[in-house]
Amino acid sequence: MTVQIALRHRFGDFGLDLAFDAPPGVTVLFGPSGSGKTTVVNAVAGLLRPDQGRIVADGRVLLDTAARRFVPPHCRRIGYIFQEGRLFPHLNVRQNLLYGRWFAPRAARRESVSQVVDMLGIGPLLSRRPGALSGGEKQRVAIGRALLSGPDMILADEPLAALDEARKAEILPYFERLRDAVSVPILYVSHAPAEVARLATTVVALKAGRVAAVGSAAQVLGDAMALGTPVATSVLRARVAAHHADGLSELICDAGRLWVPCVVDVPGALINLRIAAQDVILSREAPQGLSALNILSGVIADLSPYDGVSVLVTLELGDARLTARVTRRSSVAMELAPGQRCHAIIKTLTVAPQDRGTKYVPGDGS
Ligand SMILES: Nc1ncnc2c1ncn2[C@@H]1O[C@H](COP(=O)(O)OP(=O)(O)OP(=O)(O)O)[C@@H](O)[C@H]1O
Repeated sequence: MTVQIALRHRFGDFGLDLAFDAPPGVTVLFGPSGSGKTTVVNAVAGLLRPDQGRIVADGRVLLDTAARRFVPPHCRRIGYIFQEGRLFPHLNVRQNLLYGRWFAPRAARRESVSQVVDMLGIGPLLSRRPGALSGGEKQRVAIGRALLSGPDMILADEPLAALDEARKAEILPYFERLRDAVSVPILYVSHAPAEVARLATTVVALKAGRVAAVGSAAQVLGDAMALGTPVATSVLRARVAAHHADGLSELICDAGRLWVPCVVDVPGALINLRIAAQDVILSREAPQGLSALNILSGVIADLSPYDGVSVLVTLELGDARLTARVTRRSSVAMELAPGQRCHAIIKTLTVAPQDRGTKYVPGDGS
């Protein structure tokens, strides 16, 4: 199941002109405020009639302006997950879950209610009303309701934005399960690199109404040129090479060898490593005698001002990119410049497997 999206629309000075495919898995629409993410979501949902466009979900044409075809929102078979759960307050959790299902054609009822309840761990909540649920619980029910409506696509518009960090951490694994368990494409709007790194099968980065970059989180987050600004998080794709008796797993990535506390994935599995820019230290000389295990060498591709006191330095490491945050003072003292070779000492790595069937294991590579 894939959704093909091509849109053109003008709002005064702002022009949207883009095309991309959302295959099964999570396609994250990523971009700064005003880049057009909500306009895309509204057009896909049928809440906006674009000047020109064509949207096809699993062979079903939802919009084709050339053929004057416009399927109204309630007939599009799209499951929504909004920032705030938007559950019906007068219905209990079970009734909220079943609400979408009543309208789903029998053939589209792929998951059973009990499968969804199990996947989301909401069995104990079924008789409660939304007023008696936490923000995180409401969001789990909203995921279930969207899924049970038998959708051809799920739209999640910044679904974690209204939650605090602890709630975000509680909900993210459920989105991972959703991604890994169902074949329905999920279009997920976010401007949080940590969510992108953890959830995205594909990232579509938008800039001023156009697609600036498409690819894996590792490719797109490291592409400061396309994004117009580097992101203070990098993703390295690595393969599990071996597990060692001292409790460390050995990983191989484009840039070299890395070590993390033992991961559950079998040798050969591909995993994503998320590295915050503030957890990377740079050295012009090859560092020696450090306790840090993870040191990679690369060439500076880009230096961009970040905030008043620091700059983001992006290193090219083979096909991969790694961004470090250093103070402007250090950058001047070290005479950092594009083209120079540098060594990156990685203080902390987070393991965020992307592939289906793998589990999330937090780790610290120091
Ligand atoms: N109904 C409207 N009328 C006029 N201009 C609009 C309308 N809706 C959006 N725009 C403009 O279109 C541009 C894209 O807006 P959009 O909401 O899609 O961006 P966004 O990437 O979702 O931003 P944010 O992350 O802040 O939600 C902005 O310049 C916005 O001002």
